Amino acid sequence: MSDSEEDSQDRQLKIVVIGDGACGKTSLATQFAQEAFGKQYKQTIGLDFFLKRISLPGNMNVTLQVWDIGGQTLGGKMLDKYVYGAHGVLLVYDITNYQSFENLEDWYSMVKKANEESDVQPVVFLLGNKIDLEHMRTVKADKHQRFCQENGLISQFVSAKTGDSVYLCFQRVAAEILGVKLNKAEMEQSQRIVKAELVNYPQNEVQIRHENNSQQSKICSVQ
Ligand SMILES: Nc1nc2c(ncn2[C@@H]2O[C@H](COP(=O)(O)OP(=O)(O)OP(=O)(O)O)[C@@H](O)[C@H]2O)c(=O)[nH]1
Repeated sequence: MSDSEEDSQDRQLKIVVIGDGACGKTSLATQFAQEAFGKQYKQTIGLDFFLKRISLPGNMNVTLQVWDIGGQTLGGKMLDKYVYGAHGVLLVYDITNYQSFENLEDWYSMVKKANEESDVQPVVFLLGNKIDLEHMRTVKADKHQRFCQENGLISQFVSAKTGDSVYLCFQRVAAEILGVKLNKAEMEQSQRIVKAELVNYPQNEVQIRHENNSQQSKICSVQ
């Protein structure tokens, strides 16, 4: 960052979110900026923008300018222009879709190419999204870790649906860019606990269910 930017308290950072179509980029951006999640898939044509102000340790306020780039732009003429000058890149795949992991190579090559001429290289995070669907995982965690190690990326698993670690990953990327250290307590606070749905049957309904069950067992004994 330039000296004048470093001097001001409220900074703006350009964070670009890329990856295959339907891996959850728009969902991550809306979960972060609006704390909302939509089940309906609506393809992003071109790109969308989101702005959100966050705080980092030491009373530092940062505005994140999130560029949500449509998955269909890979191979298109505009993509390297969108990515150029980004302070941070979130490279996203869907842990239940192996193809979206395989295509990371292409996405990452494009990031490197787009910033070839730039003095400052962006901080790149690898995000494995949809961890609420752990039972449907097709990309093993060790493959994810290997990709991070081989390319010097920072790793994070998230769920745009439950919000698990979404705020944390944007906060981590901003902290990393600005050279701010987040301690364990700050990271845990941002992780946000996933809420379980509790089904609370009324007391008499439990009794009816119990009676129904005992009737069934009587029928069974007759047979
Ligand atoms: N279960 C689950 N579904 C998710 C999650 N994130 C996104 N989805 C769903 O996946 C679908 C695609 O999500 P989007 O956020 O539109 O995907 P995208 O990467 O922006 O797609 P493009 O606009 O085509 O680039 C939608 O139906 C979302 O509801 C997640 O963490 N968990």
